This record gives sequence, C-alpha cells and structure tokens, in this order.
Amino acid sequence: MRLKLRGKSFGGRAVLGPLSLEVERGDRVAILGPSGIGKSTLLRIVAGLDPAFDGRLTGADRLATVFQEPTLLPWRSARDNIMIPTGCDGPTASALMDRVGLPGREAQYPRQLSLGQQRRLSLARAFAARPDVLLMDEPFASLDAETATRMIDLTRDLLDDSGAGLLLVTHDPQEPARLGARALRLSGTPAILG
Ligand SMILES: Nc1ncnc2c1ncn2[C@@H]1O[C@H](COP(=O)(O)OP(=O)(O)OP(=O)(O)O)[C@@H](O)[C@H]1O
Repeated sequence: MRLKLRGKSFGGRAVLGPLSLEVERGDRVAILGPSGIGKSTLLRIVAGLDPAFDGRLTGADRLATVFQEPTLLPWRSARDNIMIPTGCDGPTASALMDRVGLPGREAQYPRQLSLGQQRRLSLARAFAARPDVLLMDEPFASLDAETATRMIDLTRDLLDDSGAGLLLVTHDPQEPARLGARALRLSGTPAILG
C-alpha cells in the first residue's frame, strides 16, 4: 500500500499534514507519537475506513486490521469469529487458534475468554485473512507486561512465518525494536512524519 497524503482535517482543523507512507509485504513500520497527534487517523485512512482525506491511497494489497478492542462477534463462537469474516476453513481456524495459545477453545464465546485471550483471537483472525499488510492500532496497550510480551513475540513469529508487512501505531517506543520494525514519528501541527 502507498499513501501520498496532502492533508487531513476534521471540521476545518488540520490534523495531518503532507506525508508519504509505503508498506509492502515483508516491511515493518511503526508510527510513534503522543496521544492525539493523529496516529489512529492515519491508520484508519490506510485501512480504507476514512475516505475523506486529501491525497491518494494506492495498492491492491490485502489488508487485515487489529485494533486495541478485539472487535469480536459476541454471539458467535471463537471459531466462527475467525471463519465468518475471513472465509477460512475449520482446520485453518483451529490451527491458528493452537498457534495463538487457544487450543480446544473453538466452541467458546468471546465473553468466556479473558481480554488477553480475546486479543489473541483477534490476532488469529487477522492472520486467517492472509494479509499482505497487517495494520495494528495499539494492540498491546492495557495488557499486563507478561501478556503483552507474549503477544508481541507471537505477532513477530506470525509475521516471520507469513511474510506479511506490518504497519503498527503505538505510543510505546520499545515496541518497534521488539517487532523488528522501523520507527517513524508523527509530530507537529498538523502532524508530519519524521
Ligand atoms: N471523527 C473525528 N472527528 C473529529 N475529530 C477527530 C475525529 N477523529 C479524531 N479526531 C481528532 O483528531 C486528532 C487525532 O486523533 P487520533 O485518534 O488520530 O490521535 P492518536 O494519535 O491516535 O491518539 P491516541 O494515541 O490517544 O489514540 C485528535 O485531536 C482528535 O480529537
């Protein structure tokens, strides 16, 4: 995916300034910056969730997004939460659930899983979509240190195995190195990448 942004405003207030961003399979890029600078806004533009920007987004890549909230379907089993949005088959869903440390939990509902388990289920769902580029918005925030470390290691391993690219937004300056990602920083008003 390739973004050439001239600017992004909300109600006449310029949030993002001119910037270019390119992430292909195998690339890992992390966007750092303080709260409110525009990280999520940038990710939402890349994800195609906010078409109201001045600029151009190109690339026919397959994208998958992991948000801080696991965004699971509450009335569907864990396995259905992987299979329905991605169209993958049952054995693939089960293999990914094993991989993220949820073996044998296929029939359980999201409410029966802890927050850390729900996050791992949403990670399994993202990789079931076989993305060229994985988009992640603060996916390791508000987890205890041990759970966050496990999920970071798991994400790195799944990226290694799949060859997917990564675009991560985070305010944690340690996460890029732990994921082998190049760090870029959003700063200024409107914010640009440095
Ligand atoms: N839908 C919206 N309507 C109006 N303003 C918005 C909207 N979404 C975001 N903003 C504003 O744009 C700015 C950037 O917000 P954004 O959520 O992208 O920041 P962020 O860097 O991701 O912050 P955080 O780290 O706290 O999540 C903020 O000033 C926010 O209030």
